[in-house]
Formats: sequence, structure tokens, C-alpha cells
Amino acid sequence: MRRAVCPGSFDPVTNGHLDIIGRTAPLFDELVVAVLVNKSKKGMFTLEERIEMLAEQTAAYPNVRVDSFHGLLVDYCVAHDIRAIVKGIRAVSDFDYELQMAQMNHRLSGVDTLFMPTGPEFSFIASSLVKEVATFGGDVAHLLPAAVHERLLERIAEHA
Ligand SMILES: Cc1cn(CCC(=O)O)c2ccccc12
Repeated sequence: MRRAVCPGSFDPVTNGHLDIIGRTAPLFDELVVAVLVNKSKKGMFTLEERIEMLAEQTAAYPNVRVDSFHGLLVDYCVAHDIRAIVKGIRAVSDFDYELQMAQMNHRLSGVDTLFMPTGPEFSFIASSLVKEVATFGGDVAHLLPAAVHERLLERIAEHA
């Protein structure tokens, strides 16, 4: 069973994430989309909400499952017999840090990292920027699945 993991915060899942997930899923027997639990960083959405949105948006892929992890990603990989980490690369600026992480993760565990370039139309999409623009009233509808966009607007309205 060839398994891979796509890790992230997914706060919230964007069309850029789904671009990579949708292109990666057919390449493996199983793809785990793993949400990082970061106690020190309060996100806009709870862990449960992020998992729920991801599960909804990846329901069409039979071999994709959503999970969460805390601590080292490679420990999660070893515990779940995952041999590859798949990272979406949006721009050269992503690569420096991702290369360092990939080399460290391989050194720690033998788990390799595969880099997948995002489609050019998604290069500028980061969850943090989408949230900031939306908070100031910018239109981000085309960057998110409709259901996620709706939840984002609701959450912003709650905090207004
Ligand atoms: C482009 C891209 C960034 N990330 C991590 C951003 C985050 O931590 O949410 C991804 C996770 C899965 C698939 C694609 C991506």
C-alpha cells in the first residue's frame, strides 16, 4: 500500500490546497491530508472545523482521508507506514524552507518529500492572506470552495 501525506494547517482549506490534493490522490493508493495541531497558534477555525471542511471538499476522492497530528510529521509518517510527504510549492520563496525540512525529515526518518508545483493561478493563495483580505472586505470567493467561503464570511461577521 503506497501511502502519502499532505500536511498543513488548512485554516481554511483553499483552492490551492485542493489543486495539489486532487493531483496527488491518483498517484498513491492512499493520501492522508493531515492537519497540524498547533496549540500555541489559535487559528480562525477550530481543528474540528478544519477537518470537517477538508473532509467535505475531498469526499469525491475515495482514497483520500483526513486526519490530524501533533509533534513531528515524520513520527506520524512512521506510525502510519507513510513513505512520502507531498508538498505544494507556490513560488521559489517556498522552496528554501521546504528543502531544509525535506532534508531534515529524510535524515530523521528516511521519509522522502515530493514537491509539486501549484498551478500558476494558485501561486498567490495562502490561507493567511485570504483571511486578511476577507477581513478587510476583499472578495476572495474565487480562491475558496463556495462552502468554505461562506463559513469564512460567517466567522468574520461573528468577530466584527
Ligand atoms: C500550496 C500548499 C501549501 N500548503 C501548506 C499550507 C498550510 O499549512 O495550510 C499546502 C498543503 C497541502 C496542499 C498544498 C499546499
